[in-house]
Amino acid sequence: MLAFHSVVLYLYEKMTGDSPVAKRRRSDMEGVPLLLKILASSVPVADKSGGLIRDVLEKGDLGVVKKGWNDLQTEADRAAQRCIVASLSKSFPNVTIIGEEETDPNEDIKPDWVETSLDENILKHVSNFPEEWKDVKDEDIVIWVDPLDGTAEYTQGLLDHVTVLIGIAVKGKAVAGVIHQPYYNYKAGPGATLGRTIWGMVGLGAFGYTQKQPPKGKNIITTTRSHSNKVVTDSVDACEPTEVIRVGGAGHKVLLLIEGEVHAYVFASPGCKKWDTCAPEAILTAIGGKLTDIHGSKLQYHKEVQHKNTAGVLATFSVDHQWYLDKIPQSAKDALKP
Ligand SMILES: Nc1ncnc2c1ncn2[C@@H]1O[C@H](COP(=O)(O)O)[C@@H](O)[C@H]1OP(=O)(O)O
Ligand SMILES: [Mg+2]
Ligand SMILES: [Mg+2]
Ligand SMILES: [Mg+2]
Repeated sequence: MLAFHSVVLYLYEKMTGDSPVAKRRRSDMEGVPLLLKILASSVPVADKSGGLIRDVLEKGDLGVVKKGWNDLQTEADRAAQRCIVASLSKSFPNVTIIGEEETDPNEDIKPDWVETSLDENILKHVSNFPEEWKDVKDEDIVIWVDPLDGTAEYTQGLLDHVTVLIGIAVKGKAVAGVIHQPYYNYKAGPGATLGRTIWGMVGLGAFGYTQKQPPKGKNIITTTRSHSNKVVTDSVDACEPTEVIRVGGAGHKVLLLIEGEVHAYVFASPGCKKWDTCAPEAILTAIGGKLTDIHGSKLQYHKEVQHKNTAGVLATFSVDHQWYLDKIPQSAKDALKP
């Protein structure tokens, strides 16, 4: 009898593209703010794309394409982008989604790459959801997707530098985001459970990590390891670091900030794009940190904005952001205009 019932449900779903269960879930969703649904959807989507990134490396054929000078794309970047864009556009067809990689919008996506589930723990925040975002509409939102941040490091086996970034901007401001780290814990050896997901929203806070203050009496600065030049290093040096940590990925460097490993992330270069900074900025802002350009101006994330962060990136948490802005040399500020 149960088997017959399951077959009927299966056939119903096949014929209508829907199911009574899915319908019931959607009616339960009435009254849940759109932004919370997007966030609750982005977490399982980021987790799934992290699995695809691990699969590509395990199979060993990275399919590297050179997009430009010092700028690579792999099959993992492409697969993760397809998964994220197909999944979020299925669940939120009227929201603008801008991803780093150019993939064919008409290509067939494997059905099991389309993830439409919602994270129940995130949905619970309907009870303390910030008033400010309750009436946000499809047209107010842009989702910025970096399917694999830290591609250079991925190809070199520096796997904990890799993150998946899904940033949600509202009326041009970074408001919510997900940073998934697919190889978190990989140094624990074979059999260790890999991956973790950090998410946050301005007005709600950030979750999925342990917040720490950076050590007192030091000034540890993180910056690029694979996209450096003289302006980048001069700007780091001008901030009087006691130690410099050169690692890959904008997402990874913001994780170092929020976990108290570093005091500031200084990158006086136009290399980072909106998809690199949107999710990290939202999470950092949600806990009281700051991410600006090197002039101290806020970054913009509306859909017509130029993709490059032409005036660089400065991010801090629990230190005086202005102190670092004042230290950045005038020559760097002259070279990097908004
Ligand atoms: N010159 C550049 N060309 C292309 N991407 C860059 C450049 N500089 C930075 N990025 C992007 O910003 C991220 C942070 O920079 P870095 O790792 O050098 O600190 C990089 O991982 C890369 O993102 P992605 O790996 O997604 O292409
Ligand atoms: Mg790239
Ligand atoms: Mg990136
Ligand atoms: Mg990328």
